[in-house]
Amino acid sequence: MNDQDVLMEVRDIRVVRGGTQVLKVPSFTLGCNETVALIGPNGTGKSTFLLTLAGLLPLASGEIVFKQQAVIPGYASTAYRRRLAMVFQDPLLFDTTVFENVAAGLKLRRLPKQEIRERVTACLDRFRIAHLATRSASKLSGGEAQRTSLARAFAIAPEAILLDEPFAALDAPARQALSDDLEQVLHESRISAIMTTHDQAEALRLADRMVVMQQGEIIQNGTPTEVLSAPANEFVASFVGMENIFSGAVRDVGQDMFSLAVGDHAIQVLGAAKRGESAVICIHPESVTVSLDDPDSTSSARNILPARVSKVVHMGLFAKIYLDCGFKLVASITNQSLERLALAPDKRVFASFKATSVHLFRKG
Ligand SMILES: Nc1ncnc2c1ncn2[C@@H]1O[C@H](COP(=O)(O)OP(=O)(O)OP(=O)(O)O)[C@@H](O)[C@H]1O
Repeated sequence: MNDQDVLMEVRDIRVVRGGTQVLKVPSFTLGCNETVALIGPNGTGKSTFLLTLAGLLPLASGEIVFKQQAVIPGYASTAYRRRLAMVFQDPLLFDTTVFENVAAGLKLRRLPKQEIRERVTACLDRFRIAHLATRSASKLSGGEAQRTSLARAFAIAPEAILLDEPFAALDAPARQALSDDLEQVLHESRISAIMTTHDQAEALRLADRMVVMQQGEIIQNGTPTEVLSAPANEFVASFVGMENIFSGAVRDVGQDMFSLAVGDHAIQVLGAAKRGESAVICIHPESVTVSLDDPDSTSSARNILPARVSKVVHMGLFAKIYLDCGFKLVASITNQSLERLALAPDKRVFASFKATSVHLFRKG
């Protein structure tokens, strides 16, 4: 990333809360017009990270640089904080009308009345709440309240917006509708954003980059596709919903392949390893093919395992097939394939996947 493309940069920061170090980030950058999703389990430091970037928590060490100027440490000035907007899971609205809530930040900045009216009207439209302008904020549904909170944040035209689980309190339809609208507004406004979320589907849809946190540290930082297809370790893999994670001992070693003992099978893996050491692998359910006949002669897959269907779970547009191959293997298949193969519990099938579809984490 060029210097001009970097909006915010973190250098070696540590944050202490209640006498304990809860955040340690050697480096992190937020690009201009970029949306980053911070994901990770509860208590891992996501909110602490956002509050720190917003200048609302002190640093124990390190610095934060905004547009090539060190803004923290030293004094995280009101002027710095006003360049950013923060949205919380709980909308925290003032007990006044929707219009007044959205206008609040603009009035604080003493903008001319006409400009306030125009900006508020535009933001109410963007978040589809123009019809609620005169409604008391105390009489809004959860979804309407969060729309008001987002409209208020965007109204000040911040240079970056920090969103802490903005949809967590909403039911599925409200969540879906609001995240669709937020995606559109982020795209149009080109405002950089960092959003914490537990929902990896949301992160996938909204974010250019996914940052995975564990115990106060960043353990993976990449595009959503990178994180999902090549998780940095077992923790990330299971956090992003990878179900096929296996460990075993390395058996036969070839030039650029080896086999790993999993159950009674020798799984062919692309990569280097030493005979006898242990290794952990994962296989995407989408990479596992299910067939009724042994695909030996017709398939390029190195791994072909006889299996018994133990469970079929319908997931809407696709289905998850739980297979017993001596160990549990999950395949994800389309509804058309499910129908064509007439899969049901106890049916005998073959599961196959290529050695190149096996992701190797570590050895040792
Ligand atoms: N006010 C506080 N005083 C002391 N420790 C705190 C405070 N707030 C949070 N912590 C601790 O800091 C750590 C990180 O918490 P934080 O809320 O940042 O995590 P999180 O990833 O946002 O969690 P969640 O997903 O549950 O919101 C936790 O160990 C938490 O107990």
